[in-house]
Amino acid sequence: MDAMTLLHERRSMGKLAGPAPSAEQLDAIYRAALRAPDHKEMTPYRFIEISGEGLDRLGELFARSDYQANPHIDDGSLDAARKKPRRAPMIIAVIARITPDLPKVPPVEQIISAGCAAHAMLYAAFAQGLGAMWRTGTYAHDRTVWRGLGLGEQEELIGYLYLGQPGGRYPDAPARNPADFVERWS
Ligand SMILES: Cc1cc2nc3c(=O)[nH]c(=O)nc-3n(C[C@H](O)[C@H](O)[C@H](O)COP(=O)(O)O)c2cc1C
Repeated sequence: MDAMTLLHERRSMGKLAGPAPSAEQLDAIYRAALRAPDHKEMTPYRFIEISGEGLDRLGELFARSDYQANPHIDDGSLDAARKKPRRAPMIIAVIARITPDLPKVPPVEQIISAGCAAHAMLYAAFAQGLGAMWRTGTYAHDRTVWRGLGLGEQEELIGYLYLGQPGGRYPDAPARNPADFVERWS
C-alpha cells in the first residue's frame, strides 16, 4: 500500500479476531510510533502490551473501576466490564510520560506527541492488514485503572489500541470535503 492510499483510506475496526499481531508486525508498529513528531526529542510515551491472561487482569481493573463508581452495580454489569478487553486478542495501552515545568514543551505538547505515536500505530497496523481501534471511555481516565496499570505520578493513559485481525467489513468512510475545513490566507 502506498503512503497516500494509506493516509486517505485507513479505517478503524472494532470487530477483531485472533491471532494477535506477530512479533514482527508489533516491531513495525512500535517503530512507526517512535517516528511521531516530538518537540525537543522527549519521546514522551510508553506502551503496555496486553494479551492472553493480561487481558483478564485488565478486565479486573475495569470491573473494579465500575464498582468504585457504583458499589450497587449488579454482577452482570461487572462481568460485562471484565470481558471488555477480550474484544481483541491484544490491547496496547498508550501512556503519555509528562515532564512538567518545561516552558518550551508544555504538557499539552507532550500529550499530543503521545497521541501522534498512537495514531502512527493505527496506520502501521492497517498497512499490515491488521485491524485496530483506539478506545478510551471511563476506563482510560480512571485513577484506579491507572494505578493498577502502574502509571506514575506524571503519566497519563491516552488510550487503548485494540488490535487483531479484521473481523468484519470496513464501513464506508464518511464523505468529507477538505474545502469545508480550510480557510486560505494568501
Ligand atoms: C482519543 C480517541 C478516543 C476514542 N475512543 C473511542 C471509544 O472509546 N469508543 C469508540 O467506539 N470509539 C472511540 N474512538 C473513535 C474510534 O477510534 C474511530 O476513530 C472511529 O470509530 C472512526 O473510525 P475511523 O477511525 O475509521 O474513521 C476514539 C478516537 C480517539 C481519537
